[in-house]
Amino acid sequence: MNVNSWSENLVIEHWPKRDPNSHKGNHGKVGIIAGSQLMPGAAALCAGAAVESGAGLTAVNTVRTVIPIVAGHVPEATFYHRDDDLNGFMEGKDVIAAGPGLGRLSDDIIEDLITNFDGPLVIDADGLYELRSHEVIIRKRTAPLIITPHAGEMARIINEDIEYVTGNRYEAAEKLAIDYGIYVVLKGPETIVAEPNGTLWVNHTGNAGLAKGGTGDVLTGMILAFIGRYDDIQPAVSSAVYMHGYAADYLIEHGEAMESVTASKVIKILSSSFQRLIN
Ligand SMILES: NC(=O)C1=CN([C@@H]2O[C@H](COP(=O)(O)OP(=O)(O)OC[C@H]3O[C@@H](n4cnc5c(N)ncnc54)[C@H](O)[C@@H]3O)[C@@H](O)[C@H]2O)[C@@H](O)CC1
Ligand SMILES: Nc1ncnc2c1ncn2[C@@H]1O[C@H](COP(=O)(O)OP(=O)(O)O)[C@@H](O)[C@H]1O
Repeated sequence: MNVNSWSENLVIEHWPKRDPNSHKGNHGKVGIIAGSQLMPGAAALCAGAAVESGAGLTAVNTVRTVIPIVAGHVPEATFYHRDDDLNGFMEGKDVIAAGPGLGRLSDDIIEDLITNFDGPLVIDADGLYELRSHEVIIRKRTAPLIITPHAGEMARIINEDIEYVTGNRYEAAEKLAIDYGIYVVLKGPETIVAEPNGTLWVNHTGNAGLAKGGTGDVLTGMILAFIGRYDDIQPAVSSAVYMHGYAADYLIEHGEAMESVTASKVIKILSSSFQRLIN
């Protein structure tokens, strides 16, 4: 098994410098398909994290009633109605993430994206619920697919119980990545990023303050934005995972109680985390 650590030095080495002559179109036109009437926060957190992580243009596809809520939190984002043609949303996007707070009745969207979106695609949360049934189209897909399951979601995808996944994290991530030819981000303490060739990158930042609803939605927004800014998928994904945990650690260093870490606070401290480590 090829297991490696994604270190602070590697994050710094791979960090893309923002060209002084660049414009918003150079830093990733990213799309987020997230949120539903009962989970507007998932879309807001994902979009807020993407904007704060450097995405050039962030577009959110969500249900009509949720748009004003997300816009109130993330005025930098543009919006697209969930009921409108998905092809129109895919057009011109460099990378798309789908799933946070989507609800489990929107699997047709996930199927359409896997089949027809020709850029990197990140699938998270509810978008993973029926993933196993899409095995055939996943294998046919040529553009990168990145999935971000927690142990419960991973167990469902590989048809094992959660105990199996928590007891065999490296093996489970490696096997699924090779089998489907995808990137697997198996979340938890020491998140693992598995490449399609089976190489594993383990993360050592983060703390139990992150064990709270919404932090995974933030990670998805970060991964999305990082992929939009980097040339290669694995350094982008591993660096996003690293900085997500680093930001949570930074909150604790600044006196935040472990209990009081929130997804929103992680977004707010991203800027000073990037500033301290990179700039
Ligand atoms: N403010 C919001 O709108 C929020 C929306 N959320 C959305 O809520 C939807 C459901 O997500 P959930 O993850 O809560 O629901 P799931 O049904 O996927 O996960 C809950 C189940 O998995 C188990 N589980 C979860 N993480 C685990 C881990 N690390 N190890 C072992 N077992 C684990 C739980 O015990 C439970 O049985 C998603 O679409 C998500 O994006 C959540 O992110 C919370 C915040
Ligand atoms: N004990 C822990 N130590 C470090 N990181 C954790 C811990 N618990 C959760 N996390 C991180 O927090 C995030 C939780 O994501 P997820 O379970 O999808 O939450 P949600 O769907 O509610 O947003 C993941 O990035 C995970 O790695």
